[in-house]
Amino acid sequence: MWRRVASSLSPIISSSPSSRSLSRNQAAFGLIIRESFATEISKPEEGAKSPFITFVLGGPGSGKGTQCEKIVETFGLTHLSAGDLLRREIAMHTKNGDMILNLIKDGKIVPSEVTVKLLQKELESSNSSKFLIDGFPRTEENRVAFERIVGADPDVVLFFDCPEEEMVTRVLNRNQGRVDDNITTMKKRLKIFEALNRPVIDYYKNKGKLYTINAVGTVDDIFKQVLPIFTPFQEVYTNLCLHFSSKCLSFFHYSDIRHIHLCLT
Ligand SMILES: Nc1ncnc2c1ncn2[C@@H]1O[C@H](COP(=O)(O)OP(=O)(O)O)[C@@H](O)[C@H]1O
Ligand SMILES: Nc1ccn([C@H]2C[C@H](O)[C@@H](COP(=O)(O)OP(=O)(O)O)O2)c(=O)n1
Repeated sequence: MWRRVASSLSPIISSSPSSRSLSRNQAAFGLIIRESFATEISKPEEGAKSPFITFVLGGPGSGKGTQCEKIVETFGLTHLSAGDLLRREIAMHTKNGDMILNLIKDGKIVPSEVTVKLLQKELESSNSSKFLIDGFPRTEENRVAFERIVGADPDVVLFFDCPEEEMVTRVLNRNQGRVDDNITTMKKRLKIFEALNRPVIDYYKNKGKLYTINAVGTVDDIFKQVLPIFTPFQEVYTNLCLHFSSKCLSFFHYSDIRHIHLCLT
């Protein structure tokens, strides 16, 4: 099971020659490192880190995929779209392909076991440690199955809140040849979304993990609301760089521990 544990970079700091005579700034640097990594996620049984997970919720056409692209560009998270994984099963004619196609055509939700296993495979085969899981969980059943099978909780849950009229307009103009982008299926999808996704939204709201974004406006305006949600996860590293600006040759990337080590020595 994945679970959060406290961890720190103290072994790196103490093995560094310069750490024996820590200046004030360096001491502060150490503190920041410890604070930032106190919430680092790891898989204690194997000593490996467990991932930083963001779930992306919102009705069909609310702009989830569009905003995910921008989040990936800016923050380097790995994008996993539940819908894309299901469509890939259809395209590859796997044993579940036909069943998935029929459910999607009818605006229905694919059994959680199927979707979660696809996500699990991607999570486990990826080298990344930070994921953006788009279009999931769509139901309480999805959510519970993910917890049971993958054994992880999201760190952040984004909800793109969009009026139905706007979602219909966008989906009918999406023009990607999808079997579910037609008015008949769209009406069914909206009903299912309202009935089954709302409890998921409420669940994460009560857990204090939900970030509701007004999904009406230009793509850039909407991204302006998304940006500050992820920035704190990077800020720690910006602080590190400020403290060590004279020693850092370049700006290091979020979670690049090796680079931090280089800066220290
Ligand atoms: N802010 C926006 N305003 C207008 N159209 C948008 C906006 N964001 C996305 N779109 C368009 O709406 C359609 C649905 O967006 P998409 O990102 O695919 O939504 P979702 O992944 O939630 O179904 C796409 O054609 C996309 O280009
Ligand atoms: N968690 C999920 C995600 C998608 N599906 C199915 C049912 C959805 O209507 C389709 C398409 O999902 P997708 O997220 O690509 O759709 P939108 O981007 O919201 O328009 O896939 C599912 O059954 N379970």
